Amino acid sequence: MSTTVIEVSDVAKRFTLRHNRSLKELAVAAFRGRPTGDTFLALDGVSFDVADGESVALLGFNGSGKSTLLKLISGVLKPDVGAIRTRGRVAGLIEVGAGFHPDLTGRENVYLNGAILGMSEQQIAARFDEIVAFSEIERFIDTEVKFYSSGMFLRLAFAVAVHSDPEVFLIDEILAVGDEPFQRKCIDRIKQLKGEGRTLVIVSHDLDMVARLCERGILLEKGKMVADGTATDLVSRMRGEHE
Ligand SMILES: Nc1ncnc2c1ncn2[C@@H]1O[C@H](COP(=O)(O)OP(=O)(O)OP(=O)(O)O)[C@@H](O)[C@H]1O
Repeated sequence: MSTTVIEVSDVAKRFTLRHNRSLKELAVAAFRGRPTGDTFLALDGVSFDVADGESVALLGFNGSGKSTLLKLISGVLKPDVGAIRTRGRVAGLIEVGAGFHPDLTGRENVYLNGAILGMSEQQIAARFDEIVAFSEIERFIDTEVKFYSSGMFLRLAFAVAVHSDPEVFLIDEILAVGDEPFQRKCIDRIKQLKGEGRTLVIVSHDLDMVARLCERGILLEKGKMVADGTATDLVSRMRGEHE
């Protein structure tokens, strides 16, 4: 029997779009009884379960709500309506540099980020050399990360995340900033995690890549879930709609 590791129940997320930039403009708008901003429903009534060991692609065109959904699953954002439950250690690679402190060195950030991902200091120390070797940024490990390029950030963030032994691995678009050899290395590592039975949730516009990596797809359209099926079927459907 499979265990549910992610449970998304009737989730909605609303954002406020502000049109008035300054405090003075906001005060004037409020005084005149004009709206200070309108709200926008980025996700609406989304429900699905993910079982242990499944690999799921969140699919949809720009602005359909994929990244918002991934952030809700990771716990970075909270839903306005509904609930999200996860089981086991969740490691997310959601925004390049998130969870990194700019004034700390790469080395210090490995410890900081590892702790955020739930590793003990001893576990991080034991895996430190492996993490740095995977990132291939040995020379810069004692440089403050504010001097890192976005690719270097990604390398270190991915290396820490995969070495944190996650049960659930969330990956957003960001692989795109890595160069091709590193992307290939990350994809091999993701396949290895999948082979070990870890649960994956991936957002990417590289449809061929996600169709290869994921068995299941969830298709979002303007914040609503419109299909739940095999990733290959949903990718064909998306391509069909835009031919
Ligand atoms: N913090 C925020 N404040 C206001 N609006 C937001 C915020 N985050 C996301 N949105 C809006 O929510 C909608 C969904 O965004 P989201 O990033 O989840 O889409 P996406 O499917 O990942 O898009 P893309 O393919 O372009 O990355 C967009 O219209 C976006 O402008």
